[in-house]
Amino acid sequence: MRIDFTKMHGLGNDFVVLDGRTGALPVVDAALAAALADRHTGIGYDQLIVLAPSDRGDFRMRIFNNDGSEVEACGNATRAIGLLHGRPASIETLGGMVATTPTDSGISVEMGKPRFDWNLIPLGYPMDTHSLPVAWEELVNPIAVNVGNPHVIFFVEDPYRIDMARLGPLIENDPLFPERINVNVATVTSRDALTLRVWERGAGLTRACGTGACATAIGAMKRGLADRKVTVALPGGPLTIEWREDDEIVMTGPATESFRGSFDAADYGISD
Ligand SMILES: N[C@@H](CCC[C@H](N)C(=O)O)C(=O)O
Repeated sequence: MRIDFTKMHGLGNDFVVLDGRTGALPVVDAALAAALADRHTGIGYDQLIVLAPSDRGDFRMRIFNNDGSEVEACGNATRAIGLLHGRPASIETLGGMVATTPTDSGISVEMGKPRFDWNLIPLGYPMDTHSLPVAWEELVNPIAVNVGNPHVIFFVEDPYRIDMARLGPLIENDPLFPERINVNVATVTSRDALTLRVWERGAGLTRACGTGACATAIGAMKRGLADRKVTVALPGGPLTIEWREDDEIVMTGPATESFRGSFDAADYGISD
């Protein structure tokens, strides 16, 4: 059996999409997600996206990191799926309902509302999430927010001077974060512009992280450092993030289809 896929990316954060909205797909589990993710022996991606029918929205989107873990949200992939769908869509995810709309400036996504309670991030124990009393070397007093998935944000002088390859995994796997965490380091360059690098939970350093951009923008706004609409510059390019008065986070930016292909299910241990 051959399985069709679409390779896509949002600002260089890349995905393979398996579209089960109308036809049946094989069971996708952590082992298959990790095997397909291998850039040498599989297809390669930061995240695997599996689309399925939904009772609550137009369809359901499952998200797997390249280490095989299934997670709640992915901003860049949501824009990519918005592009694939070609018209407005309401999408069920583990992190809640999200809504995509094609616009002149890219795909716009209503990502949901931010959560700041320590148990909703989640943290391992009660703590002030506005300024966690913790430090990993020069990374100190982060703000934590859940935007469908968990993020911790450090405001620093220059994100490009932080050794993310070393500090990222230390923080991601710290026992303070029972479900691990996405690690953001950012600079506020003006009230409407931020610079950001992200060590993603389960995927490592990526060129862009949409939920990271949302979480960091919200963190800067919550601390009074930024206005309610900002541009977030990631290594792969910029995203626009707005925190509307009704508490909804709206992310707008590009998405691209790279190519389509298929793989032989038997090569990954899937029998007909
Ligand atoms: N690349 C994504 C986030 C993907 C999930 C994340 N690594 C997690 O484990 O929560 C984005 O664009 O938001």
